Amino acid sequence: MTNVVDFIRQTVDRDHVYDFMMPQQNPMLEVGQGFLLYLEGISVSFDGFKAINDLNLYIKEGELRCIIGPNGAGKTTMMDIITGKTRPDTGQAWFGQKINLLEMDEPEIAQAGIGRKFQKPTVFELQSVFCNLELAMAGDKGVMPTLLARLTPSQVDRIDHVLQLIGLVGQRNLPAGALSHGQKQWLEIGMLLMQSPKLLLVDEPVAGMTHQEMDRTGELLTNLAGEHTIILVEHDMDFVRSIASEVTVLHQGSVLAEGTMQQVQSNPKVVEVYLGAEA
Ligand SMILES: Nc1ncnc2c1ncn2[C@@H]1O[C@H](COP(=O)(O)OP(=O)(O)OP(=O)(O)O)[C@@H](O)[C@H]1O
Repeated sequence: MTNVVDFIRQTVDRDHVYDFMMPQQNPMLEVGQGFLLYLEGISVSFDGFKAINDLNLYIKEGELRCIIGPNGAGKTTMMDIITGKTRPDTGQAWFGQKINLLEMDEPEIAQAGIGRKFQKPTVFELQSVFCNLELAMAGDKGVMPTLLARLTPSQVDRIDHVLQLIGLVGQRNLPAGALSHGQKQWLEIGMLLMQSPKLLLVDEPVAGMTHQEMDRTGELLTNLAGEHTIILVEHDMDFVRSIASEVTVLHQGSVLAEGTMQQVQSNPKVVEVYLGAEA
């Protein structure tokens, strides 16, 4: 595949610059003084079992919010509702003040500026790190049109900027398959960034990482917060502590507690249902 792509790139005129290669900010996204994400009274049942039960969650622009909770608390289901994969039975879900997430399907929600990173990295192993970012910049416009399109200097700068953010400048031309597990996770975060999402949903990024990789992931996420808003679902409490951000504890589909890690880990209800001996 790599050879074919290289051959096509060398033989085809890549002078055409396609507009679709530049991500656009959704003009509907108005945050004002309010919340970037507003979930209220959300409930969803599966076969009579309430996986999400009258959930309220308010996320401010630029926040890095950690969502913790025991297995089955509803963390994944909550993310599925935000991204349009699961439709709730009741409640409201707004992105900014004007975008009603419950009236949109998954591609529309992604297009509106919500990116999701699943636990397992899914990068194009045979393509270079640079090429993975290039493909991600074009979204779902197709591999071939993207590879045949010529990059403008500002697009190359954007990719180089993301390479710096994710700490993979030295691996720019390596096939993604040659990266370590942690590096693949950073590349996938970089691929999300190429779409310029306002809100990033990140699911357990540090599972399987070395301590050093975990530290760098913490730095990456804290650096991204501010310009981006991040919701991080995480089971690793040491990692959550190291990030020192606002924490929401989910239990039985509802918010059990919110606050700093120090506040929630001294909350007796949280200790009882989740942290237990670990706190
Ligand atoms: N499609 C589905 N059909 C039936 N039950 C479901 C479905 N999706 C989730 N559930 C149930 O809803 C509850 C919440 O699941 P969810 O995966 O959201 O929890 P979680 O907090 O992400 O758990 P974990 O930390 O183990 O990933 C669980 O009891 C789960 O079995």
